[in-house]
Amino acid sequence: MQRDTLVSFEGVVKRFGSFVAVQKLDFEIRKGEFLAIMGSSGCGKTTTLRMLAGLEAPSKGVIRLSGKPINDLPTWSRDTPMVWQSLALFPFLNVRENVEFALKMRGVGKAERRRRAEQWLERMQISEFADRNIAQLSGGQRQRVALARSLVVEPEILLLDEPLSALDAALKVRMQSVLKNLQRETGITFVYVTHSQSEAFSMADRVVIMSRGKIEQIGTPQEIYRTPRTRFVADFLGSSNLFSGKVRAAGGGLALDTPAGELRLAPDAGQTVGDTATMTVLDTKTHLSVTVPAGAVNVVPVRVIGEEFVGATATLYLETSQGQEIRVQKGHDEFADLPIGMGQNLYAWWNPEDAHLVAES
Ligand SMILES: Nc1ncnc2c1ncn2[C@@H]1O[C@H](COP(=O)(O)OP(=O)(O)OP(=O)(O)O)[C@@H](O)[C@H]1O
Repeated sequence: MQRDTLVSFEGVVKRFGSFVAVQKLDFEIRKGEFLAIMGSSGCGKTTTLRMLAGLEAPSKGVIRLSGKPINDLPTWSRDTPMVWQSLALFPFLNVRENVEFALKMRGVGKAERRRRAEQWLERMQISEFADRNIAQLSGGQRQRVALARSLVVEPEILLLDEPLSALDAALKVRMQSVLKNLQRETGITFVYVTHSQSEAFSMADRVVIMSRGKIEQIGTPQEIYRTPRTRFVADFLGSSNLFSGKVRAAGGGLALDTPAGELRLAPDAGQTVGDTATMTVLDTKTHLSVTVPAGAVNVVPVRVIGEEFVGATATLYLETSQGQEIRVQKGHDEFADLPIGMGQNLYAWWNPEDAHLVAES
């Protein structure tokens, strides 16, 4: 266990009847970090959060909080205060009363309650709505009230389950920076469940990627984006081109024999002849040219099948002669000198050091 570990999941399994929702989770949450748990619907994110909150008991394994097992310990009898951010605000209380509510339940006196609530209303920039009913607030304002209500009790850990899913795109982006700043300023550990890559990657210090009840990868957003560890992660993020094939000897080294052609492996790839392997290269690290570039070793003939321009970024969609789709993403200007009309034949290529192998998971 690391020195700054606040929570550890050790071999945690959760079954509902014979269905295994979470298979053997082993990971740690560090004190003061913003940890996002990300994955597609049904992968076990919420179940993981609910076990941490004490709302579900693990079927196997141990969850420790500040070193102590908490498997069967309800939230209120733990030493480390933890709050589940709920968006279900009380409609019969006004904004200030909603924020004061948890303090009242904890027996905090009226004057102190008022003082602390006012502080949080101000911090979340909702003081002017203090006397309003919840029904009279916008989605973003409700979010701020929900955050103030959770944080006014000064928890050490805040658990958030898809808190932004109901907001429109622009508000989502604004709330992401509110959340990130808040977490940084307060130093409270945030555990944030989401299926959205942009939310996880823009806010979290570390991301846990789950699939079918197990962890595929844990790392900083940069680590995961640059070096997805498994085929699932690379596919899920959708920013890599993937090529699978059998390893064979070629030119004094090793190559991957893929339907798109022969691709060279780095000498330290750790593979042996006869293995099946998958190579990934980011769409931003895949280049295009009209002729085969001198000295290039990983070159795939492709045909333009589509393009997409979003802001300053252009994505070209290409197809190999076997029908495999490849994406190349660049700034607009970088495509300026290339003929990129539909059906144009080009060569996709990349530097061997920009590619790496992934596990089949
Ligand atoms: N109480 C329960 N009884 C039976 N099965 C359950 C129960 N709770 C969750 N599951 C199942 O466990 C799996 C994981 O559910 P969970 O809610 O953790 O997924 P999730 O990743 O949070 O998904 P989503 O993003 O859709 O909320 C799902 O297949 C779900 O149907």
